[in-house]
Amino acid sequence: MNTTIGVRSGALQSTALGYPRIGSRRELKRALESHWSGRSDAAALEAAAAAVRAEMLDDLSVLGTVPTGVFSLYDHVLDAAVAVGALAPRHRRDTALASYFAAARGDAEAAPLEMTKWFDTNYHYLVPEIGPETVFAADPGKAVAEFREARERGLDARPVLVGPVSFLLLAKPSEGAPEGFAPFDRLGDLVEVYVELLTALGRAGAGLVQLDEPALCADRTPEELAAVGAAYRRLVGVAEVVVAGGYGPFGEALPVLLDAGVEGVALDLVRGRGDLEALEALNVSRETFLIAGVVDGRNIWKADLARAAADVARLQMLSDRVAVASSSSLLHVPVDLAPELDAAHGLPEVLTSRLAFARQKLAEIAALADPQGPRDARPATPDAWRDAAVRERLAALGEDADRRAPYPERRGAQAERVPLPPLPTTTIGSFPQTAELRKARAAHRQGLMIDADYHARMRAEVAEVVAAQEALGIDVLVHGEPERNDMVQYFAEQLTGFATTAAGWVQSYGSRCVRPPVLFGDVARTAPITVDWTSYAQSLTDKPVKGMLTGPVTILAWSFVRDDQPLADTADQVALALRDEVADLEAAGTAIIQVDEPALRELLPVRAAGRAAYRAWATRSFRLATSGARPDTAIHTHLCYSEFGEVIDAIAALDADVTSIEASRSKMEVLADLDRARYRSAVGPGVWDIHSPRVPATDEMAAALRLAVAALGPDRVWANPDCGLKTRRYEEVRPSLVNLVEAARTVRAELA
Ligand code: MET
Ligand SMILES: [Zn+2]
Repeated sequence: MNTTIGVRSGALQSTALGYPRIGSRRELKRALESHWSGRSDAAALEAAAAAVRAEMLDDLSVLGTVPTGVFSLYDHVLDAAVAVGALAPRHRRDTALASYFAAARGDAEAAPLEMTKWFDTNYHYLVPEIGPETVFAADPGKAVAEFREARERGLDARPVLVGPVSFLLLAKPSEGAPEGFAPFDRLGDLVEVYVELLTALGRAGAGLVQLDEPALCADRTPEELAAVGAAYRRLVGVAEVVVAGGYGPFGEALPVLLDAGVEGVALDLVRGRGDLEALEALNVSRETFLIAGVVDGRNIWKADLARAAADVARLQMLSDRVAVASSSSLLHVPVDLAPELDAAHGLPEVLTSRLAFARQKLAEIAALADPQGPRDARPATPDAWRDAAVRERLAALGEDADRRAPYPERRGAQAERVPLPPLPTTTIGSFPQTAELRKARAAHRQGLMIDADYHARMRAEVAEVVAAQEALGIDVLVHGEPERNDMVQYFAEQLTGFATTAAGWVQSYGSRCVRPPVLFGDVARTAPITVDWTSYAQSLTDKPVKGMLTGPVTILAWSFVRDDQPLADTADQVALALRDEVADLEAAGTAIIQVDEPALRELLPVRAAGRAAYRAWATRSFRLATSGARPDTAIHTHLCYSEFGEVIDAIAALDADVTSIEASRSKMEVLADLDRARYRSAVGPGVWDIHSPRVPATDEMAAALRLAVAALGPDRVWANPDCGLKTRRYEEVRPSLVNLVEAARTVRAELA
């Protein structure tokens, strides 16, 4: 039984692993936010969701087989938790919908599930909580209903579920779970629930079912792989299962899956091309269903159809059942390029002619599956996008261009230039972005406010923020970043080689979407970017004002980056632009410059094999950006979003003078880790969790500072929040900063 409905054996098939689900005009975002604010009921939300699903199916219908179940009201991992009945008891409410949103967003009674980054992407998923006591129960409702929606339109449909292995590996132990318990221990139980889910889908008429196992694109232990084999041997007895990875090669998991007897595998042939050779070396049956992920689901460049077709042909040498597809779900790219083509506001044709968003990628897949379809190789990068000066400058840099004077020397010089008390207080950069500020920025963007008025408005804001910090008694001030819409986009708008889209929205989590800039060519700075703002703030106070830049790794992580050269080369170009900005800030008298790298962890390769190379280029680019600074200029950096374990060495290698880092949730444990990584400079452990509206008490922050002093000694600790304040309101920020300054003074007094 190896043929699916409507598919001739041997003919090339076409499909995608998943699709954007927020709506081409972010309709779902609006519907969700209106529902959450109580302006619309559940029926209105469901109607909007149905319209988004209909649009998804319209788009997907150009494919031979459409994936179903890939819509989500908030997050696909939460959907999987619902499908296996694993909602935490604290999130159970009167209706399924209320329970779902309680888990996603929290409410008066319960905190939401934790949210964390999905592999090496900027998508955030909700972390299921699984304990020995969790009772699993199959709830195939959503999967079956969405499958039926597609079938009712006469489409060949393949239901998609997060697979049991990844579900458990992405989960964390529930609150009361005993020491040593891992959610993965429950695989045997969970597989029985998947048997029920697959059975229900089979009864509804499903043939092939896609189980997403992205966790198999990460390194797995032999024990884990043995458990994977056992789980899949059980599942293939109930349904035709095709396992999808999507985030790199399956590697050693590939033979395990095939030996277990899965019907097929979906290979990421963009980031995981190694699987192609691996497969050729294995003796696969010609009946094995091979999904060739040759169209990049993670980036927005047009596919090289010649190269993609060649890879597909290699798979056709191995099997009679091959489908052309995206390398991962298309969730990570915007829906449609059309809004960018508008001549008045859009991107230049030379750029758009090289881009493909989700809809355009579906057309590429369909074209590749058509034997008569186009097979164009990708055109070379236009010469106009190359900047000879930047390339020459980089080529001329010596091996030690990224070195500064030794830290002890810098430390002395900096203390002399800017004397500070022990436990100096500071903030991370942004101050609250009030409604008036946003309005002014929007009016300016739309041409309704002239430059001069806009600048005056922003300067007034800077003056207020400086005055507020002086009144609070903060030691190192910031200008507050009122002029920045977003910490990456702001720089992208002023550097060559970048373009910003009109409507290239991508879901980051739930209803939140981001619009990543496009880094298409060589990067250079044409004029100072931040100097005027920082200098103006400094002119208003005798206290030192920190300059505020976004680092090269973060700029890359939150953009769509050219894929015609290694990321390392692109990072170095961004670094040089920042290096010039550092020099100009310094020339204008700035003594402290912060270069934020909150995304340092995010780009870390999923598999250990690629990590050393990543750490090397990531830290080199940061150091290139900062090493031009004089020894008496203090370079600060800032990291947030926890889980620094894997990048602790890289943090030390940044060689910053001060690192502010999220630490409150990990109870300051990160400080001991830093010490072990031989980090010797100063740390500003975030003592106020700004992701919560709670005002932290003085005592609580003082206790955190005492822990930090105990771990690092009194001379190496700064007092600061754990991130920027732009999402908070002044009502919370003022009292919290009062307490922060008070906490620092209290602990300072104890040191004397
Ligand atoms: C996500 S990190 C944010 C750092 C930035 N300087 C800010 O305060 O907003
Ligand atoms: Zn931050």
